This record gives sequence, structure tokens and C-alpha cells, in this order.
Amino acid sequence: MKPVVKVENVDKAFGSGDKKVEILNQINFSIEPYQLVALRGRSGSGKTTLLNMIGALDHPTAGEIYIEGTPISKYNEKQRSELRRTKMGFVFQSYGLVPLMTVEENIEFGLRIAGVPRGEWAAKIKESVDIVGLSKRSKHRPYELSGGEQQRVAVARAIASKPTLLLADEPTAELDSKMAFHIIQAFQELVKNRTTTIIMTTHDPNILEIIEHVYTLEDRKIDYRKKEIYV
Ligand SMILES: Nc1ncnc2c1ncn2[C@@H]1O[C@H](COP(=O)(O)OP(=O)(O)OP(=O)(O)O)[C@@H](O)[C@H]1O
Repeated sequence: MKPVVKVENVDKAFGSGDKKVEILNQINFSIEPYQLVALRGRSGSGKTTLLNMIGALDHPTAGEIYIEGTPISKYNEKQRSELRRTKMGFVFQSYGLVPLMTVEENIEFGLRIAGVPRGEWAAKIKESVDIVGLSKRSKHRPYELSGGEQQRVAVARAIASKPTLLLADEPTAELDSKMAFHIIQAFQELVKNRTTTIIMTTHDPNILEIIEHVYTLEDRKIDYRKKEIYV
């Protein structure tokens, strides 16, 4: 099976001339299908930058990123947006919920964009809302929810379409430890059922403890560690 993600000799710098800041230098790694991967590193180490490049939202300065074997650097904006829409789910720090839509409608909107057939929406909305424990809140609008609840809606929306690749930036940052574990368990189920490959960033040592594949960004380089997990 091809890796879902292959990052090859990737450099990333922002700015130019005197203001040039090199964030990532010669990054290489591959992620096999149905892995749950954690990306850790100090604030400013480039975790979000790397997720953005894997998610075709930003371009490497050098090197190549392959999604399911296809190099994406030559994709035009339309192809990149198609790739994101059909294969990827995103949980980013701003959540990106539509304020005037209820929880259900926000998830439905995500399903529509991902091209999921209409007949599957109701079941997928129910399933994803149940997974994040928000069944009782599904008719509420984002502004009626706490920060952690909004984050769970973003998770539900991202997993509802069962994307090939889920990219999640600090998806448990706003959650208490019980709910954070619950979300990670849901991620582990998606991986175990061979539904999705997940890359998430986290600072939380308790979560890093239970994730098998951990990548660390430090001094512009990446380091990989596979752990034995006993659960
Ligand atoms: N568009 C941009 N222009 C200039 N510099 C940027 C840009 N985006 C990110 N950076 C810089 O790149 C570095 C890495 O940022 P990034 O957001 O990837 O870090 P991070 O590891 O995700 O941090 P955190 O844990 O705080 O979210 C930071 O120093 C940041 O200021």
C-alpha cells in the first residue's frame, strides 16, 4: 500500500532577504494508511506550517509532498481545493464554523462540500454528533456553545465524511482531560476501522503517552518515535 502522506526533502522559509526565517529544513517522513500520528514540538517549531503544507493550504519552499503517491506541488489551485474537499478533513484552531448554522447544519454543510450523497447525511450527522457527545446540542448555534463544545463540533464536522486524511491542529486544546481522551479514543476507532489516517498536533503529555506514532519537530528537523502502547 502507498503511504497516505510522503514528505520528501521539504524546506520551508517565510519572508525573504534579511527577513527570511527558515522554519523547516530537509524534512523527510512517510505515513502509512490508518495510522494515528501525533506531531509535537515547541510553540513556533512549525507544526501548523507542516500541517498546512500536507493539507495543500501552503507550499514548501523546496521538496515535494505526495498524497497517496501523487506529488501535489504541480497541482493548480483548483486541483488542490478538489483534493482537500474530497480526501481531507480539517480541525483547525479557528474551527471555521458558520455562525448562523446549527451544529447539524454545520456538519451537513461539510458533507455537502465533501460530495457525500444526500441520502447519507442524516446518518452521518447523527453518528458524528454522538461520537463527540453533542447529541443534546445539535440544534444549537456555535455562539450558544462553549469553546470546547465548538471544538467538538469542528471535530464532528471533520470526521463525518470519513475523509482519507484528517488533519487536526490541537483538536483537544479546549477540552478537559476526560473529553480529550474521549476524542482520542474516537480517533483511534477511526484508525482501527481502517476509515481514516489522522495527523494531529498536541502539547498534551497524557495524550502523547497513548499515541503510537509520535513525530517531534525541533531545530527545523523532524524526529520519529514508535512506542509500544499497552491499552
Ligand atoms: N505566514 C507566515 N509568515 C511569516 N511567518 C510565519 C507565517 N506562518 C508562520 N510563521 C512563523 O513560522 C513559525 C512556525 O509557526 P507555526 O504556527 O507552524 O508553529 P507551531 O509549531 O504550530 O506553533 P504553536 O504550537 O504555537 O501553534 C513561527 O515562528 C511563525 O511566526
